[in-house]
Amino acid sequence: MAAAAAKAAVVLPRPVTFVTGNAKKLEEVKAIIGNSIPFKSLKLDLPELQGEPEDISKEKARLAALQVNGPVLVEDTCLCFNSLKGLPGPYIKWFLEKLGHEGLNNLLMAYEDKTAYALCAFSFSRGPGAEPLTFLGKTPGKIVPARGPTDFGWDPVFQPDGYDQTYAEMAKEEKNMISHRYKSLALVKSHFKEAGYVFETDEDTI
Ligand SMILES: Nc1ncnc2c1ncn2[C@H]1C[C@H](O)[C@@H](COP(=O)(O)OP(=O)(O)OP(=O)(O)O)O1
Ligand SMILES: [Mg+2]
Repeated sequence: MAAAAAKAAVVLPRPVTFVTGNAKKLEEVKAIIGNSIPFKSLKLDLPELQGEPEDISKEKARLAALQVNGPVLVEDTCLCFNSLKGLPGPYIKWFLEKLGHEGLNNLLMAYEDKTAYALCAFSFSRGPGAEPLTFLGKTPGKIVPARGPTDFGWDPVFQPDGYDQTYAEMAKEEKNMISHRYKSLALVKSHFKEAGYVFETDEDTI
């Protein structure tokens, strides 16, 4: 503690709360972060702005910080089709819900280019009023007819570059080593390492 104080480390009142309404996301975040950042989770489906991925993620962090009244981490995921100039992007949740896997493929029927990228935007806010920091992770791939287990969103229709398998077909450990979420979280982890945050209370990590 004395050493940390000497470095004038930023003190956070308690562990970071990861706010999400999506249990599967939480599972992946837990698997990727491990014990590297003290954090807990709160199940809350935050309202989302329309606009650019980074802005949506930042605004989610502002809202979450107000709700939690402390440090928060949030994430917004986009699936962007190159033929459609990046759409559905942040609206993938609603496209998937209404159109299903087949409908997502059909959107690209008129185009030869089936390439896409998964984009993950984590935002961290130190608390209410603090400007959130955003960390982007991007994994390129293509949209294919659904293959593999259908328990996580659009994973069955996204095949990352360099792989014969879709995200859904890949072993979890393998997906978590190349995914958009992994890349974005790697930046979050380095930020925490560099910032050397000190946590005032030591509530349980999850
Ligand atoms: N591999 C994946 N990573 C992240 N999201 C995925 C993945 N596969 C499918 N999805 C889905 C979940 C959502 O329908 C959509 C992403 O929308 P998003 O708003 O980020 O998540 P969400 O609303 O389910 O949780 P949150 O409460 O964190 O916003 O993509
Ligand atoms: Mg959402």
